[in-house]
Amino acid sequence: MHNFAISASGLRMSFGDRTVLDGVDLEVPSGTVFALLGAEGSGKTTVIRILSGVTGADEGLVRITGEHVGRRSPLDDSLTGEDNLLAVARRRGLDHAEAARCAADLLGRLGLTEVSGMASGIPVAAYSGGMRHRLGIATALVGSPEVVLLDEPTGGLDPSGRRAVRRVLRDLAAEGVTVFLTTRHPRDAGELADRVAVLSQGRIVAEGTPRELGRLASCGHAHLRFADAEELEWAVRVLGGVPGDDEAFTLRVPNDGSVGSLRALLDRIDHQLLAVDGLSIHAPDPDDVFLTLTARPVTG
Ligand SMILES: Nc1ncnc2c1ncn2[C@@H]1O[C@H](COP(=O)(O)OP(=O)(O)OP(=O)(O)O)[C@@H](O)[C@H]1O
Repeated sequence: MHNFAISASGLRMSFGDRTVLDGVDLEVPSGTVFALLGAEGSGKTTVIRILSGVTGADEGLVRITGEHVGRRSPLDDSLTGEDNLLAVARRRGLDHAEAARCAADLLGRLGLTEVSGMASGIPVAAYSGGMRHRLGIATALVGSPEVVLLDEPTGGLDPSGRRAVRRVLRDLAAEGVTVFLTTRHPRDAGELADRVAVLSQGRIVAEGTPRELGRLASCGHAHLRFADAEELEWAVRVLGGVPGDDEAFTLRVPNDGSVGSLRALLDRIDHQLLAVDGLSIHAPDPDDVFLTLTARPVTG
């Protein structure tokens, strides 16, 4: 039998006439890193707020097993990073020695030791966005919670910050802590989490390990290159897909690489007299998986 640290069933939430959550069920096994993946505005923060008890759902049940639930605390800009963590530790009942040990450990884990020491430290007001973000994560971990809820832990971080956060999350899971995080980046979900649930149109449309979701989506993409913006614009209209965010007039069109789907794509290119400068077929990557899964009609 599974041991779930977090179970939620039938969560519903509306703001005015906008239904954001339309029956969300979640089961998060203990000691795992679990990612809730969804597009902007899909309701991820709303789920975190419900799980952490900040907001009540209109309907549904939440059960969290685990003595403590850690989530980010607001930062005091006038204090150093270390003092912020000591303040959170005091509020969570740690004695002076435990608090000092905990603050030093968390600053080290999140790569903030240099800037946060009390003597040489700078106030949080002078932190960069990424440093604030990392300190925010550290506040969630004060007091060794058994369950940690993190909203967009890798949002706005540079590669070294992301690496630090990834390492911290893996260490927590190895220590038996359950981590529930949200992200809008399929790649992050695949790299950070043991299991991923995809939130779309108020429902969980898929759930599983990153590998299982890849198999479920069974997708890939064709990468097309065009000579100029005009040709690309026409291609987007007649083929669909997502243009590249570079200057190279590229387009990514879902394609599973089978002979049939390739033939259909080439026929369409021919039929629309599109001048294609380059074409390559790619195995599924996390973005393909996400786009395919969220394009599925919601049933049930
Ligand atoms: N208190 C509120 N009042 C009204 N609408 C709200 C409120 N909170 C959230 N919403 C709306 O609910 C929807 C989901 O918001 P939410 O912040 O949960 O999404 P999200 O997936 O976390 O988005 P993002 O990735 O952009 O942070 C949005 O349309 C948002 O405008």
